[in-house]
Amino acid sequence: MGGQLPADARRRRVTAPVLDDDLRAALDAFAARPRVLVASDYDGCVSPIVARPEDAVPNPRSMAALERCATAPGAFAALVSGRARADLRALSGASDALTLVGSHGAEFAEGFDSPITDGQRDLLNEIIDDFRSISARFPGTSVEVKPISTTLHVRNATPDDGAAALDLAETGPASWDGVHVTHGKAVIELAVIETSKGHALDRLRAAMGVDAVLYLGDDVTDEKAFAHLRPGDVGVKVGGGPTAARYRVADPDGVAAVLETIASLRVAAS
Ligand SMILES: O=P(O)(O)OC[C@H]1O[C@H](O[C@H]2O[C@H](CO)[C@@H](O)[C@H](O)[C@H]2O)[C@H](O)[C@@H](O)[C@@H]1O
Repeated sequence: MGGQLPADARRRRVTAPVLDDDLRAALDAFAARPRVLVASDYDGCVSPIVARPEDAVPNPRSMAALERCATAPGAFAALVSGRARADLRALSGASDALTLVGSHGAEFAEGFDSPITDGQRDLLNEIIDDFRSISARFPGTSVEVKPISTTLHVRNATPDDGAAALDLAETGPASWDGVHVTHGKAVIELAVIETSKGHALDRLRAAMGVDAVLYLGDDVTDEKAFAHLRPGDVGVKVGGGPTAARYRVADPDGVAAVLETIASLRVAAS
C-alpha cells in the first residue's frame, strides 16, 4: 500500500523510536567520556503523565537502562524529580545504585541542606490550608503535600474550574512573602525554600567527579537543569515547548530509547 512502512519498520516505531542522527552522535560522544552521569526527570520522562499522581508507574525499559548505567564502570545514574524523595523511591522502585534527588533538586539522601525553620513550617501549613480550601470548591482538583512544598493539581477538573482554582492560588498564597512558585503541567506548586534542579546537577557533578552529564526533562522545572549544562553535556527535552536543551525526543518511549542506547554503549565499552 502506498506510503505504508514495511512491517519491521512499523514494529520498530512502536517498540523503539529511532533517535535522530544529531542526538545519536551526541550520545556516542557522551558515552565515550571516562566518567559520566546519566540523569532524568521522573514524571513525563521515566513515567508517562497520568491522571492521578499516585498512579505514575515507571517505564520498565527506562528503569532497567538506568540501573544498567548505575552499575557500569565509570557511570552514575540519577532521578531528579519534583516529587518528595520518599515518594520517588516508592513509585520508581529504584535500587540503592541509583541516586535519587527529590523536591525539585533540594532533597538528597542526607535530607535538605538546612532544615526548614519553624516560620517556614508555619507558612507551609498556611499554604496547605489555603490550597485545601480552594480544592474543596472545585471538583477534580487535589492537593499533594511534600516536605517543603505543596502542589495544587487541576488535571481532573473542568477547564473552567481548573483555571479558577489556579487563579485563586496565584492571587492568594503564591503572592505571599517567602513563597517560591513553580508552574508545571496542570499544577501550581508553592515551596517555602528555593529549589533548583540545576544546583542539584552541579552538586552531583562535583560529588561524582564526572566529565559529562546527560539530562532528560519535560517540564518548566527541568529548564533550570538544562541551564546548568556545559559543553560536552547532553540536554534532551521530552515533548514540545520552548527549551534550552539542544536535543529533543517526543515522549517517554524516546526517553527509554536514549537511556537504552547509553546503557548499551557503556556496557559494551566495559
Ligand atoms: O520533576 P518531576 O519528576 O517531573 O515531577 C513534577 C511533578 O510531577 C507530578 O505531577 C505531574 O505528574 C502527574 C502524574 O503523571 C500528573 O497527574 C500531574 O498533572 C503532573 O503535573 C507530581 O505529582 C508533582 O508533585 C511533581 O512536582
